[in-house]
Amino acid sequence: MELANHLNDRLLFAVPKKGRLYEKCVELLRGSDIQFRRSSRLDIALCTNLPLALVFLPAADIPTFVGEGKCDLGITGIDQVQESDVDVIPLLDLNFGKCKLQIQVPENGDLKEPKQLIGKEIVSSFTSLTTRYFEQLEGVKPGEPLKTKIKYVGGSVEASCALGVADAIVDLVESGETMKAAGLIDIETVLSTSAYLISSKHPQHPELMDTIKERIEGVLTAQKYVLCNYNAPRGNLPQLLKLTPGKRAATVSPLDEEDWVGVSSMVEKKDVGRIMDELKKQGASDILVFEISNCRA
Ligand SMILES: Nc1ncnc2c1ncn2[C@@H]1O[C@H](COP(=O)(O)OP(=O)(O)OP(=O)(O)O)[C@@H](O)[C@H]1O
Ligand SMILES: O=P(O)(O)OC[C@H]1O[C@H](OP(=O)(O)OP(=O)(O)O)[C@H](O)[C@@H]1O
Repeated sequence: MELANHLNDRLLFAVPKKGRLYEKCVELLRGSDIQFRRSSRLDIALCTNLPLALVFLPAADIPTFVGEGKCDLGITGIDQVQESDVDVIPLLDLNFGKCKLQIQVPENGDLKEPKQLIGKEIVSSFTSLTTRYFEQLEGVKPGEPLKTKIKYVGGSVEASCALGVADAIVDLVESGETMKAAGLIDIETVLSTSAYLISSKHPQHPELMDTIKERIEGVLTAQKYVLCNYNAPRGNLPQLLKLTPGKRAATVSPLDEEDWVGVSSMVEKKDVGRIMDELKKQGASDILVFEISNCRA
């Protein structure tokens, strides 16, 4: 009861309570300076520095809570959003929780392509997405009866073929280790997914929601870029700035040495090795690269 009173006027932000997305979500919240202490027995944590409360929920339930407007914001896989078929706004691709929802069959069996599964038994935790896929494959209208039988299980889906309850499964694959260990191979990708920041279509706290979105965007940008500083003769700038154009533009400052400049520019982390090699070849020296801990673009 006391906690319920504390929730008044707070933006509710739904995040996965456990599982594959949990650690990354907490890291993202910490990086966004959303401060909270989660008590082990409670699935609600009041934020200590913003009028916000985190609601820890199963990843699969988050689209419903956000879609019904109970929570203004949520983080979950876009697979869960499409499975729930709710009306939410996907605000940001968070670049983690990347995997594929795939049709898998026993590696030593006769089933080689999806069409052979028509009329067979399929087990999945994603029965809506699987149904929509087979409706298309069978050429029937949404909601019309299917020849294919689709059954729900909540976890350990990969065991279904070995246990004789399914001819094929539709399950998530990242490294492929689970699929391989279960003696399965994939024959089709139904969906590629990653974690998203999602919002309600009718948020109760739109201003704070925008602030949170900007903070998270800042953390994502900081993760993607590094800051590259170097010195160079002014005459080499045209070639050098092609390599380091910056996000908006590079900062070029005069050095206390005639005809030399210092350049500061954000570059994508994934390219930094190649860019440093090229900068050196084009006459740059004293090249330094710094991690960005946070930013607001
Ligand atoms: N192997 C994986 N690699 C990357 N992302 C994944 C993986 N498995 C699941 N996900 C993502 O995480 C979401 C939640 O899946 P997860 O298996 O963690 O669910 P859960 O049932 O809530 O947790 P648990 O498995 O602990 O019961 C999925 O909908 C998907 O978006
Ligand atoms: O391709 P991989 O890297 O092996 O990952 C795939 C597995 O990860 C997920 O399950 P998880 O391990 O989260 O547990 P669950 O089966 O209880 O959902 C998913 O359901 C697969 O089983």
